[in-house]
This record gives sequence, C-alpha cells and structure tokens, in this order.
Amino acid sequence: MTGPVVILVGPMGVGKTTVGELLAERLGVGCRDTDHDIVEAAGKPISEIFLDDGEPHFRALELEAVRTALAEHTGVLALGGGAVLAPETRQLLAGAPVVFLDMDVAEAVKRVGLDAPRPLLMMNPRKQWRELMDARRPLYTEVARAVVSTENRTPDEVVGEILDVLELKQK
Ligand SMILES: Nc1ncnc2c1ncn2[C@@H]1O[C@H](COP(=O)(O)OP(=O)(O)O)[C@@H](O)[C@H]1O
Ligand SMILES: O=C(O)C1=C[C@@H](OP(=O)(O)O)[C@@H](O)[C@H](O)C1
Ligand SMILES: [Mg+2]
Repeated sequence: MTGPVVILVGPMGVGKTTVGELLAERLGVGCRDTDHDIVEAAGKPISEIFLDDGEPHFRALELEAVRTALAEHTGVLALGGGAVLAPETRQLLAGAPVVFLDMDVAEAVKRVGLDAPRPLLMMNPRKQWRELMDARRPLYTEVARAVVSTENRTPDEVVGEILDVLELKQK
C-alpha cells in the first residue's frame, strides 16, 4: 500500500482544492478531493448534507471518505478543512506526507468571501472564524510533515513551495 504522494490539509478557503489540482498536474498524477467524493456519494451538495442531516452525519461520511481515499489513491489528496477534527483521521494520517496550507483569519475571510458558500461560514461570523482557527491549528500542526504559508503567494507559487519542502520531482 503506497498511499497518496501528498495530502493537503488546512482551513476552508486556504486553497487545498485549487493547489491540489495544480500540484497533481505538475507531478503528472491524479487529484482527489474528499469533499467531491462525499458530494458524489450523497448526491447533494455539502451545504444540503449539513442542513438535512447535520454536521455529525457529514463528519461520519468524511471519515469514511478519507479512509477510502487513503487506501485507494496514490496521487494528490485534498481533504476538507474539518477532516482533522476526527481522532481516527489524525491516526490514519500519521507518518503520511501531509502538508498544512496556512493563512491568517483576515486572509481567510477575504478569500472565502469571494467563493461559493460553505455551511460553517454561513453560520459563523468573524469571531467564530477566529475560534475555529485557534481550535484547529494544533490539529493541522499535529498531522503535518510540513507547513506552507499561502499568503502573498499565487497557487502556482504554493505548488513550487510544496515541491521544494517535500523534495518531490516534477514530471
Ligand atoms: N494562493 C492563493 N491566493 C489567493 N487566492 C487563492 C489562493 N489559493 C486559492 N485561492 C482562492 O481561494 C478560494 C478557495 O480555494 P479552494 O481551493 O476552494 O480552498 P479550499 O479547498 O482549501 O477550501 C478560491 O476562490 C481560490 O481561487
Ligand atoms: O472546515 C470545515 O469544517 C469544512 C470545510 C469544507 O471543505 P474546504 O476546506 O475544502 O472548504 C467542507 O468539508 C465543509 O464545508 C466543512
Ligand atoms: Mg476544498
């Protein structure tokens, strides 16, 4: 069992999906995103899963999606921002090439404000965003082999930094 070549974790809007796709292209491998797998299996968007079934149900689906992707996928894997909340997921990630994509709260608000609605942010004003980051930062750090800042960097520059820190060769 080889597992993914890179696994991206970090807060909502940090660029896991965007950077994951670019990175996979540069490495000549496939990109998988657990949020996409969950949406496909559930047949509805994440916002509807949260509304219809609640966050605990989403987290259960997410744990299974991460477990399956880690077992099946050998390319780049992007996780959802809250995947590391599950202790089982953090255990599954132990020893894997995990990169924590980082940014501060102001940058998070700026970026996600430009993007499609994410359920947790619809419910969470700015103060809760800060609490969310404070609570999760230790979890991202715990699972990460490397931390890469995404501030004042284009997605392409972030990809370059990931290749450097993990000493990966481009195709
Ligand atoms: N390095 C970056 N600088 C500025 N904006 C970015 C960067 N990376 C991603 N974005 C933008 O931020 C938003 C969220 O990106 P996304 O890849 O969906 O993040 P995630 O999967 O981590 O939630 C998108 O609008 C994307 O274009
Ligand atoms: O941080 C979170 O708890 C979440 C992040 C989202 O993924 P992205 O980090 O890719 O936006 C998605 O899984 C869901 O909306 C919950
Ligand atoms: Mg994403």
